[in-house]
Amino acid sequence: MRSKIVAGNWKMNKNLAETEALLVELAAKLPDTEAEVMVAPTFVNLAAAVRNLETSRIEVIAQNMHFAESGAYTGEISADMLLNIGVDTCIIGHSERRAYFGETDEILAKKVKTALQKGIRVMFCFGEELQDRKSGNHFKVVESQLKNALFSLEKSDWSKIILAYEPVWAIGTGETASPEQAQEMHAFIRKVIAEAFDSSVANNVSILYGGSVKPGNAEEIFSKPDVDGGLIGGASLVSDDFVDIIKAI
Ligand SMILES: O=C(CO)COP(=O)(O)O
Repeated sequence: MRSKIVAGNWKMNKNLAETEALLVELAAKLPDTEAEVMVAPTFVNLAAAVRNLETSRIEVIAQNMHFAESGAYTGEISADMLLNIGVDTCIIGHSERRAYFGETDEILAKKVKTALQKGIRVMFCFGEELQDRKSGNHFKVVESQLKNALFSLEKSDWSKIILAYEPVWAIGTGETASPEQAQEMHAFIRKVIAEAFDSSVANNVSILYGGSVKPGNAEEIFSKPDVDGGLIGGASLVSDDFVDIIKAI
């Protein structure tokens, strides 16, 4: 059975004091849920976040990592550095990394490979841009993003993969994919994975939706059969909103 997951991607927000304050609030307000709950603070606050959540079931995850083991990559963070501070899940392929930092499918495939070799669970993000949806190419774009980064994996690797479908036009825009659009794409993703691997791989991978998920729309989106949770940006920065979204799963 695949897990339900609600993850907060804090992006480049919250200094150390704010990070600690938000974590204290979240840990105190965390509702009883079977879902895995994750937060991704910025790199400089990751170690402090891990320490803060030592006694909580909220998991601290990273927003990015480099594909190289170590070396002359100024400004970068390795898989081993994450593992060393107790972080063993990492977001890879967020659309902001693709758009602003030149991360191509080829680079992302290398990052996924390194993460899995190191035993890091990957939350792989992908999704079409507005023009792709307008021109009816959204399925093709999503399929090629998955294929380029993930289809050379072994079947056994998939137990360490979480997918996050984040249509770029819905990120931070207030415009959410409708629950039907999310379900349609998630079902398509499962079909494509079943064809490339098998139905057990497809049925066991958690597929999260991301893009303007809020307390007011979470329940309807999460009610769809192929939507296994959410990757939340803006609304994860406010404890009451994030907690309400967790309650909706
Ligand atoms: O990019 C996202 C999560 O990774 C979604 O961001 P918003 O929830 O702010 O639209």
